[in-house]
Amino acid sequence: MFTARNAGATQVQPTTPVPAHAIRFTTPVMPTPAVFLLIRWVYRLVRLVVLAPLRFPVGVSTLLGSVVTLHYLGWVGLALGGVLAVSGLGLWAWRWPRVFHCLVVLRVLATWRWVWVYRRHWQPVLVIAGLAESYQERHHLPRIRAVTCTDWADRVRVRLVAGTAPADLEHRVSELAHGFGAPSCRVRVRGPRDVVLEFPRRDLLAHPVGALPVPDHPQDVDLAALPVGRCEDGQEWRLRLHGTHVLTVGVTGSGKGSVLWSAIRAMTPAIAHGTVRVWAIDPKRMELSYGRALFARYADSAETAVALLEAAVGEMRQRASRYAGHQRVHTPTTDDPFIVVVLDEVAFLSAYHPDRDIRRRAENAIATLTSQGRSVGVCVLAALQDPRKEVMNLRNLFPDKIALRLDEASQVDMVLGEDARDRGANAHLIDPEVPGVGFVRLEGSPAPVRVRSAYVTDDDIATMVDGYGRSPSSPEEGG
Ligand SMILES: Nc1ncnc2c1ncn2[C@@H]1O[C@H](COP(=O)(O)OP(=O)(O)OP(=O)(O)O)[C@@H](O)[C@H]1O
Repeated sequence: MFTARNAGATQVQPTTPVPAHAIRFTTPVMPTPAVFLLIRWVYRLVRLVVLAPLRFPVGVSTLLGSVVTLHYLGWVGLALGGVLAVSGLGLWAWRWPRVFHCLVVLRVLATWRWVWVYRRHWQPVLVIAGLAESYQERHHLPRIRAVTCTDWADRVRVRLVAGTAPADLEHRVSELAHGFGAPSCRVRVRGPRDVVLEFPRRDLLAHPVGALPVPDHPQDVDLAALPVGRCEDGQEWRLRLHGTHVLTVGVTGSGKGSVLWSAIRAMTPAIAHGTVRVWAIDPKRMELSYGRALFARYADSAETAVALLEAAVGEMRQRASRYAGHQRVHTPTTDDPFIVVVLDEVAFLSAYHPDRDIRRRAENAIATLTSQGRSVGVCVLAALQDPRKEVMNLRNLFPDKIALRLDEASQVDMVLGEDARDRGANAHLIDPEVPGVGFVRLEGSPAPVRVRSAYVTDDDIATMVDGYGRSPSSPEEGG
């Protein structure tokens, strides 16, 4: 025993505690016979060949056509065919550019992006992002079903691993966006285990959007869908005012004024016609005073602002008692116009004003208007810098909210609702160089959408006042 080479190496003191091990069962690892691997490869090859004409009809028919031409007409015939095909495509692109763009350019781009970006990086990005699921010592990844391209984004349709949820992807949108070199990523759910990841290729909101055209006639003003800017996909951003209340939140310089002015601009013919009346409250005396002639009422001090709000409550109550039992929906007319109370920096009245009585009266009036004004044609369109509860405890009375650039990540969910940040609404990361950019939830979609409000300049406001404002001699309502 003492002559053994490793004597003592395994000696254990009798008093050393022996660690308790639970019995662990592991799946035995057995090498797969080569014949099975071969059968699998052959099966994959056959499947690729059989499905290729369905998956890549254009590519396969071009290849077949080239082979047949080469066989019967030789190299000269093939070159001639190539020249003819390219000329045909050129003619198509010149004559019908939009159709060519959709049917050829975007499809070729989608194939390229599928192979070069998503297929190539799919596994490493998803594994590192923590989206690979392990089961019986094997990795399972969501599978790419298709890649399509629009003018501004790639859409990757994905089949989820059974037992996972779209929320797993929603919590990793940052990792996915950086992983695939996109500025952002959004998750849209199509059905069970069927989701689409949207990766913008370029930012359509990088440049300011000029003031949008004023509608020609009052009848063209759709109070349920006022054009106020552009969405990230290039579509018009339309804002509902009739039947709701809207709160725009953003730090100073984030562009709240452009949201207010774009909404007012979209209503100007109806304002001139008298079917819409704007009652403006402008504590800073800088934002709205320039367009004063467009407003039926205007207030710029705390006392007059509270009086204006209480007058709106009075009008609302009077309408409610007139409508009771006769009418359930408000239709704007010159006798019963749609009243929009535009309230810049609402916290000035509800939180910052030193007079407690003013704060209490303002809060009561705003709460009454936002909770009861909807159905009688009174809307509050307010702007706010700080969404925290201690500053604005009425924010939940506004059904529609717009989050422009915010100070802190936690404020995103305060404004847009609980899961907004997880769904990619990174309002706290908006570049200060792009004022007017923000996130909204559009009707019918839980996913927040990135938007940019149109920028209404002082000259635009002056033109609106000249064309649609009250003449200087006509007094303000109640003034
Ligand atoms: N939609 C927009 N597009 C481009 N530039 C904009 C837009 N909105 C605002 N700006 C620019 O940003 C500046 C600040 O905008 P604005 O005064 O509307 O911000 P705000 O959020 O109302 O700030 P504050 O709370 O201090 O009044 C404007 O002077 C203008 O130059």
